[in-house]
Amino acid sequence: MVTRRKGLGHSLKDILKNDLTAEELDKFMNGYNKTIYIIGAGGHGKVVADIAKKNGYKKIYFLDDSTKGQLGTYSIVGTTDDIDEIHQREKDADFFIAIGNNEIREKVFKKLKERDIKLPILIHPSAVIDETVEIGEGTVFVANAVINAGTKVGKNCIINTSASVDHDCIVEDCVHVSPGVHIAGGVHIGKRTWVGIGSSVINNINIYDDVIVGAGTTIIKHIERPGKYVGMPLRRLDQ
Ligand SMILES: CC(=O)SCCNC(=O)CCNC(=O)[C@H](O)C(C)(C)COP(=O)(O)OP(=O)(O)OC[C@H]1O[C@@H](n2cnc3c(N)ncnc32)[C@H](O)[C@@H]1OP(=O)(O)O
Repeated sequence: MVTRRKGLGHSLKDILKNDLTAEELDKFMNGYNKTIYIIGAGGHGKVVADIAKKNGYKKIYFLDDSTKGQLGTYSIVGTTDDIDEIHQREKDADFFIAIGNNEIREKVFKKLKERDIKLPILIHPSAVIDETVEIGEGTVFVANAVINAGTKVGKNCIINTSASVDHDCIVEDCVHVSPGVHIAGGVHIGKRTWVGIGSSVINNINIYDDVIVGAGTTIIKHIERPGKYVGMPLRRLDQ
């Protein structure tokens, strides 16, 4: 875990006012010349590219194992088999995984970590993240995400559009909190869990690893086993 850092959405005015710490200034300046290879040229990839751009990345390329050519204005320049060559060639380039599926995202994350590649944290400038929040590498906060005091968000997570994670929560690695989800205080979300769009979780709930919470579900009890859960009262689909 690293302590929360600001996104690179600072302005020249901030620099001239001397409003940035040395560390922030360094990140800002580095970001301005940096290249990022985004793995996963799908819809989420487009969203991540926009955030990377807003975080100051100048050169943005995609890698994808099944799609070639272009993603909008961005070039898809290779596959995950090219990671080693790119890493050797461009030591300063960053990699970021923009794959919605938690298991596949975790697999690619492990591949990068086996090569000792450190991933950045991407934060949309409109996200509101308390300064006490701890964030793991490779995690993205999409527009209007709100994360409150004392929360820890693990590595390789997606905190999607307008999702809120309130105070003192623990979000483990490789979790996806979908758009419009609201998670109350003191909630624990296990590894690789996917909280579906528009769901709510009341305070002090534990949700196990590898859980899928269906769209629009309200969770009022602990979920103690992996599986797909929907409805009110909550039922498990895959048993
Ligand atoms: C930026 C982005 O796009 S991020 C992506 C956001 N997307 C999401 O959050 C999608 C979340 N996915 C869902 O909610 C899915 O419906 C899942 C994963 C829960 C279930 O998908 P499947 O396994 O394909 O289930 P399937 O569609 O076959 O439905 C099985 C049963 O569950 C019911 N069901 C499925 N989802 C839900 C739900 N969210 N709430 C209530 N009931 C549901 C179905 O009506 C069906 O009921 P029946 O057996 O009585 O007819």
